[in-house]
Amino acid sequence: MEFTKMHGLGNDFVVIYGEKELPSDAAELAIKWCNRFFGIGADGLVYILPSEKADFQMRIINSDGTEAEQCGNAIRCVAKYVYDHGYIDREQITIETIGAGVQPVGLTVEDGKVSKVRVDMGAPVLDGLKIPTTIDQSPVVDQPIEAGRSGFRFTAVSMGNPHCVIYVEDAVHFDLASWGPKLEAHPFFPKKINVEFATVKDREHIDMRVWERGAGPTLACGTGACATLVSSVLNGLTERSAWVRLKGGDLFIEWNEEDNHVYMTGPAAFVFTGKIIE
Ligand SMILES: N[C@H](CCC[C@H](N)C(=O)O)C(=O)O
Repeated sequence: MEFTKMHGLGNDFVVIYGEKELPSDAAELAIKWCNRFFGIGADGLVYILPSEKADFQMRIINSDGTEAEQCGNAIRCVAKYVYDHGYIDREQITIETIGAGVQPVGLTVEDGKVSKVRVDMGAPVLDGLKIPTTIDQSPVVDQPIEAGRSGFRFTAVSMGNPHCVIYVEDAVHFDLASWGPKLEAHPFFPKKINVEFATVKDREHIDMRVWERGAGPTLACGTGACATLVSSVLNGLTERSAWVRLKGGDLFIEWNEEDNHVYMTGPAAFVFTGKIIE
């Protein structure tokens, strides 16, 4: 079985192209292949599948074996994969995901290879019960939450997958490991949640670090960057477009007022291809 290792700002994936549908043992394969010591090593396992509604369908399994509805960094990798391999020759394509349906994707091509990808990530879901949270409010903004003996205030946003955004003094040096797991599995969140810790630097720049549901600390999270921008607008902290600066690099995020869609622009990269022996 051939695979390709790719990443979006250091959020890395094992990418499989050629299957007709999601294998029934995808969860077990994700746990095995994402393991950074006994396997290939990655934050997630990504399948590029045929679609009846779009050019391709993307399915994403976290390294703990749980399937996610959406993945911003992975969708940019999928777009680069299919164009650079010649499976599509258009610079405007569509990719279907569980969490956001058919998503328009714009490719920037330089010397015949994709250098940048702009993805329509769809409209954010702000209704508390649909995110989902147990909080029957819409939107869920600046709400108190306890973790251990500490209290935080959070804003919840779904980009097809759920996110909890918390503003802190210094996101870059924040102790993710102490608080990420407790908040990921907090009783407020029936499907668990991705947790973003953010520091707004100015109205167009946000530092963010992420503890991902099903994957732990990653170098970047595309949907998390989108959720952080939406949260920052809801809290009156930034303009409707801003740079979200992650450990692995920067994403440009826009929340368009006319169509209410969030647009994410950033890179994607190949690392190596390989063959899985057993
Ligand atoms: N761990 C996430 C999926 C990956 C999202 C992230 N890697 C991105 O780039 O959006 C979840 O369970 O919702």
